[in-house]
Amino acid sequence: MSAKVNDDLLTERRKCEFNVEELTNYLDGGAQATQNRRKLEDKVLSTKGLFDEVPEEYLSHKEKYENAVRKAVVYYKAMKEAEDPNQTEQERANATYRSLLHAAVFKDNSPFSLHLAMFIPAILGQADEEQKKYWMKRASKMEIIGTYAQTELGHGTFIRGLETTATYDPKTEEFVLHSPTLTAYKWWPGSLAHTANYCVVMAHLYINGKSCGIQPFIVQFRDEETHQPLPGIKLGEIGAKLGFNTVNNGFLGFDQHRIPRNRMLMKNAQVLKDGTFKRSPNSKLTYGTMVYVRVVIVNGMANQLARAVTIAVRYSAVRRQSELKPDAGEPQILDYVTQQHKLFIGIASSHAFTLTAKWLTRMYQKVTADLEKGNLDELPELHAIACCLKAVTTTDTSVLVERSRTSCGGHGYMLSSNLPQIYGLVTAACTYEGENTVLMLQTARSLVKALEQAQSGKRLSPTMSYLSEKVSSRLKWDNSIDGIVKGFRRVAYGKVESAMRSMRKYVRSGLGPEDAWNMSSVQLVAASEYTSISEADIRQLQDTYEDLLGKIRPNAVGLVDAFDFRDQILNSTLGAYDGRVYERLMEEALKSPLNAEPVNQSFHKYLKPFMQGKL
Ligand SMILES: CC(C)(COP(=O)(O)OP(=O)(O)OC[C@H]1O[C@@H](n2cnc3c(N)ncnc32)[C@H](O)[C@@H]1OP(=O)(O)O)[C@@H](O)C(=O)NCCC(=O)NCCSC(=O)CCCC(=O)O
Ligand SMILES: Cc1cc2nc3c(=O)[nH]c(=O)nc-3n(C[C@H](O)[C@H](O)[C@H](O)COP(=O)(O)OP(=O)(O)OC[C@H]3O[C@@H](n4cnc5c(N)ncnc54)[C@H](O)[C@@H]3O)c2cc1C
Repeated sequence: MSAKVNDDLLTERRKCEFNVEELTNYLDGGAQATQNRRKLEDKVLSTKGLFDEVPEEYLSHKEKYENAVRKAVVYYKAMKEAEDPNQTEQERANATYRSLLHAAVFKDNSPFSLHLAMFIPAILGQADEEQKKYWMKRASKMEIIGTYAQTELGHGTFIRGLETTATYDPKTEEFVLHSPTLTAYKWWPGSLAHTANYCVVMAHLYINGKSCGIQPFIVQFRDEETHQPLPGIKLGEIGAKLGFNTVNNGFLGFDQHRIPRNRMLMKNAQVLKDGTFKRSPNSKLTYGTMVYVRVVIVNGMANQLARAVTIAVRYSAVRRQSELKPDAGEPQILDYVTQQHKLFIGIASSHAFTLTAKWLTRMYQKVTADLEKGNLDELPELHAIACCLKAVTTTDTSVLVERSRTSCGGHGYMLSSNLPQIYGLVTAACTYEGENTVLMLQTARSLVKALEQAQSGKRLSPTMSYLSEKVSSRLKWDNSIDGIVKGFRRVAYGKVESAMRSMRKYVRSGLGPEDAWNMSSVQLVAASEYTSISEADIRQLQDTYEDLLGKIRPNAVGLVDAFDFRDQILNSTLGAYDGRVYERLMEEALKSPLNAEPVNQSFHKYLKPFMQGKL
């Protein structure tokens, strides 16, 4: 087949009104950063053994895992070898995050992902200096592979309800880890089943029969040579899922499993040899790993959304269907304004999430630097904002990725389009690292508090200050950016105030504050989203919106080209740069194992006797 680029895509690229490379540079953080990223991609993607012979989707559950481990090892080594010693760690991390290189290797996700995403951050955030030195030396070289084991069969959201116990035995200076019930089994941690040999376990600490809260412990659960589970350890894999099937999520139970005292991560709280417990300056510091991951997720969503809209926009420029005007031929489906409406929001949201992620990362860095100096003042605000942005970006990304998928019609349903797998990845993020409704209610809790403070005349932090602005109830709509922001503030204020009024009404009618909170929680969740404005205002905005869609239309392909994803990273029959959609669909269809023989054995075994009445 010829490598010619599809004519419609060529025309689109000619029509583009802006410099695509400039936007790419902007997204990377400068022209040099773009070069660094491309150099990294060239090196890594030319590694032998990194890709599948048979498309992943045709493998069995077990083969998928084994193949993913094989690739994870090759990929890890390739990334190490591609490291440029002249670059800072931050520059390297930027190039890796932006390129989504791992997506070229795993259509699903890596069985090592939890080691990098949570095990190492948990050590960095929860270990004291001595522990950090010891464990990071081993973990950073992957001499040991770890995961983060918090969720249990019975409890994910309610961390204080975790049942795994760690009981200190001062005689032997050991903790005894135990799962007293079936529901106490750790359930979900990625890499846990057959990949990792260590994990950070969140367990309920008891000293002399007294509860000392949930604490982190580093636990070896497999032998380093034989990989056999250690005595007192019961573990396995939790089974097939909507996505994440190569992540190796597992279960883990303890039967009076003993670990030395220095295996409790003691940056915040400490247990001394004689069993003296030294409290953390703030019990929520134990939840720090989750705050970090929530911050990271926002950027991850921006990238996955960019990937999905790149596929859908390129496909929509190539695909022609129906008629707009009689006898004018079939238009590109991208010419339908409804299609533009489905997809351009995805492009815009990806940019918005990228900028938001940068802002949130800066806030995270500032607050963690303050924490190191013992200043905890801004921790509650960071928590509230990270919860809100994790929840909003994952919810929106799931909706917009699914919309990108359905906007490709039947072909979007094919696994070879990669859109179903991207959806599987992003919808998981609505649940992991804090279920979204629960996280929004955390934000709502701090909004309600802030409004109460505003109403009693206290000054609020800049992110909440709109709650103390004097706003007239009839806002005159104004379509400027400033006007739109004011409009959102007005609506957000109105929602928080109305949710609070409703809570007060329930309290006056005799409900306790917790029940009043529960009764008002639908409104409270809405208050934490900031998402909608009134119907009348929307009507005023509609004209401007349709006008903007028309302005974006000639630049749509340029805008997604600027994300600069290689074909291997898109991993899709519908999204490749050259737009050879139909050729690729056929090439991939022919890889189906069912096409290896003209007649399948089931014909002779079942169909023929059935059709001939002999079965
Ligand atoms: C829902 C909450 C936040 C509730 O916690 P709680 O102890 O019941 O607290 P509460 O009584 O509601 O509130 C007490 C107070 O603590 C605050 N707080 C709660 N969390 C934090 C924090 N991280 N930083 C700073 N402050 C925090 C709350 O806002 C409350 O503050 P307030 O009393 O209002 O001043 C918490 O339990 C939680 O975070 N649950 C979600 C569980 C979760 O995220 N699990 C993640 C498991 S790992 C994973 O999923 C990895 C996947 C990765 C992958 O596969 O890639
Ligand atoms: C793909 C994937 C990977 C994961 N990886 C890991 C991992 O590596 N390590 C790990 O420890 N865990 C992991 N998890 C577990 C994950 O963190 C939990 O599933 C998550 O925190 C949600 O908890 P839950 O499953 O108990 O849901 P539940 O809390 O039982 O939620 C069920 C419903 O109850 C509602 N609900 C619960 N509490 C409240 C409340 N207070 N107010 C209002 N509504 C409420 C929720 O909104 C939801 O609708 C993973 C999960 C997934 C899906």
